[in-house]
Amino acid sequence: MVFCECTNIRRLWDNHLDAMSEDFRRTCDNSSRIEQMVLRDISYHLTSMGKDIRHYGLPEVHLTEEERSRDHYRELTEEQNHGFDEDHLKIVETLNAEQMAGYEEILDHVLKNKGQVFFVDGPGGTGKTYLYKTLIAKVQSMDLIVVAIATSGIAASIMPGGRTTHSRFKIPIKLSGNTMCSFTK
Ligand SMILES: Nc1ncnc2c1ncn2[C@@H]1O[C@H](COP(=O)(O)OP(=O)(O)OP(=O)(O)O)[C@@H](O)[C@H]1O
Repeated sequence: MVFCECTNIRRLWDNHLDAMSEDFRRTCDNSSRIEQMVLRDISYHLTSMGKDIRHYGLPEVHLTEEERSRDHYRELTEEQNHGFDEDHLKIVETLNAEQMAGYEEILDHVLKNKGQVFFVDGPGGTGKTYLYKTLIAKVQSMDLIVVAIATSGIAASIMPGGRTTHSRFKIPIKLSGNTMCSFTK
C-alpha cells in the first residue's frame, strides 16, 4: 500500500479481510468490531510510515479524537514509553577510562542542554555499544527522550529501543530534491 502502486486496494481488503481478522476473532465475535480492529491495525502501521488510512479508499475507521492526537504524537509517546533497564545504569561503574571520558563529556552536554555531535569510534568489540547502553539508560532515567537509531537493522537491534534511521525518521526510499522526512517535533 505504501511502496507499490496498488491499483485496487479495496479488492485487496475484500480478499484478505478474513485472514487479517484471524487474531482478532479469538477475542471478539462481533464482525463489525473485528473489521474496525483490522482497520485500526492497518491505520497504526500506515501512520508509522507517515501515511493516512483515509487516503486509501478503505472502509471508514472510527478513531476517537484522543486516538487521533495520540497517533499524531506517536513517535513522542513511543520514545517516552521505552523505559530503561536499571542494570544498564550500573554499567557506568565498569566503564574504562576512555569510555568514561566519552560518557562524561556527552552527559555534560545533555545536562547543560548544549547541542553537539559526537563521533564515537573504535575497532569492533571495544565497547561502543556498551557505552551507548549506559548513556541511553542514564538520559532516559532523567525523563529525557533518547532516539536510538542506526543505519542498519542489526546495529539498531542491539541498542535499547533502537530503530533504523529510515524507520524512525520515515526517510522515503526514493529520494528527490524536495523529499522530506516526517517526524513529530
Ligand atoms: N568496560 C567494559 N567492561 C566490561 N565489559 C565490557 C566493557 N566494554 C565493553 N565490554 C564488553 O565487550 C563486548 C563488546 O562490546 P560492544 O558490543 O559494546 O563493542 P562495540 O564496540 O559496540 O562492537 P561492534 O563495533 O562490533 O558493534 C561486550 O560483551 C561488552 O559487554
